Amino acid sequence: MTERAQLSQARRLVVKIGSALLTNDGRGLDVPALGLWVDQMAALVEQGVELVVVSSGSVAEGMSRLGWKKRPEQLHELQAAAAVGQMGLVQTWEAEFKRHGIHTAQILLTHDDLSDRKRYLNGRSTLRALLDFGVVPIVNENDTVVTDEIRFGDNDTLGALVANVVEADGLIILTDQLGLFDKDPRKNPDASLVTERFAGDRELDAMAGGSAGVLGRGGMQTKLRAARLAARSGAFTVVVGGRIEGVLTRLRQGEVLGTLLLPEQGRIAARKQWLASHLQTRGRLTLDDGAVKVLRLGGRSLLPVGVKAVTGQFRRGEMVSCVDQKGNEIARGLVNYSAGEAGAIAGRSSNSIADILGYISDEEMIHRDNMVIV
Ligand SMILES: Nc1ncnc2c1ncn2[C@@H]1O[C@H](COP(=O)(O)OP(=O)(O)O)[C@@H](O)[C@H]1O
Ligand SMILES: N[C@@H](CCC(=O)OP(=O)(O)O)C(=O)O
Repeated sequence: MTERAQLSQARRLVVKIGSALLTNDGRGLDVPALGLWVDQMAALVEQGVELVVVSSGSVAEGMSRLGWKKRPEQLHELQAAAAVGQMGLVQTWEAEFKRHGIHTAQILLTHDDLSDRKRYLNGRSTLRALLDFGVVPIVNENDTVVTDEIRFGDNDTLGALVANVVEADGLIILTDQLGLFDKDPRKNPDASLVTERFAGDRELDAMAGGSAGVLGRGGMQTKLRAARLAARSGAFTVVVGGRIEGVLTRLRQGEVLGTLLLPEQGRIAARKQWLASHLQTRGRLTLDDGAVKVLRLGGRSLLPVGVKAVTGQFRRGEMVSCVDQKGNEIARGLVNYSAGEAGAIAGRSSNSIADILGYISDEEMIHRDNMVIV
C-alpha cells in the first residue's frame, strides 16, 4: 500500500480548520468556503467515514462581529470575543451540515478535560457515541473558562489530542499554505513543499516557523507538534491548503497534496501501544483453550465462538481483558459488542450473530488490529 492510500482507507478522521481560512483572513466567517468543505465532508460520511471537525475561528469571528480590528491582548477580552464568535461558528456548521441531513454537536474542551483520566474516558465515550449515531462533532477549545496555564494554546494541539481520544486513523489540518514548506513561504518565495516525512524527523524542526498571521496562533511549529502527538496513537497527519479546490475529496482519492507526516512505528503498532497504556479494562472475556492458542500465535482476531464467559459492564468500543480458564490474562482489546450482546453470542459461531441479536455489526468479538497480546 502506498502511504497516500491510507487516506483512501481511513475509517475515522479528524479535520482541523484554522482561523485564517475559516474567517477569510478575519473578514468574518467565510460561509461559502465552509459550505464547500461540508459538501466534501458529507460525501465522506456517506462513504462510512466517521468525522470529527476541530474548528477554530471563534475569536476571529467574535472580533469581526464586535467590530474589533486588532486582536485584543487581555485574556478576558479574547474570551469574550470567543464566546460571541462561537455562536456564529456552530450556527454555520449546523446549517451547512443540515443541508445534507447530517446532525452536528458542539464539544468544547479544555486541557484539564483530557489530562484527567475520568474526564478523558467520559469524553471518549461521548465522542464515540456521537460517531456511532452518525453525528459530526464540532470541537473547539472552551475559551471561556481556560486560563493561560491550561490553554491548549492552539487548535492544532487540540486536533491531535482529539485524534488520540477517538483513535482516529488520521488528522487533516487545513491551513492557508499548501502544506509544510522547507522554510516559511510567506517570507521565502523560493520555499519548496515537503510531501512526505516521518512526523518525528528532527530535520523538520528547523523548517517549521511560527505564525505570521494576525489570527492564527501556532504556525507550522504547532502543526508539527500536533503530527507528533497524533502519531502516538498511530494517526497520520496531513497539513494541506484548505483553499485547494476539492481538497478533501482529492486527498480521499489518494492524490498527492500537502504534507503527509507518518508515525514511525507503523499505524497499528503505535495504536495498539496507545490503547494498552491509556485505557482501563471494563470487563473480562474468558476464552476456551482453542482461542487462547490462536491468540498466542498472534495475528488473529477473537471470534465469539472462542468466548466461554463474559463478566463486567462494558459498551461497544471499550477495553476488555481476555483471560484463560485459570484467570491468566492473555490479551486486551476493544470489544465490538456490549456486555449483554457479548454474553448472548458467546460460544456461538459468527454466522448466528444476526439470528441471535437481530443484527450484526462485526464478525469478530475483538478485531486483531484492536488487540494487544500481553
Ligand atoms: N515551513 C513553513 N511552511 C509553511 N508555512 C509556514 C512555515 N513556517 C511558518 N509558516 C507559517 O505558518 C502559517 C500557518 O499557520 P497559522 O497562521 O497558525 O494558521 P492556521 O490558522 O491555519 O493554524 C503560514 O501562513 C506561514 O506563514
Ligand atoms: N479557540 C480559538 C483557537 C485559536 C487557534 O488555535 O487558531 P488557529 O491557530 O487558527 O487554529 C478560536 O476558536 O479562535
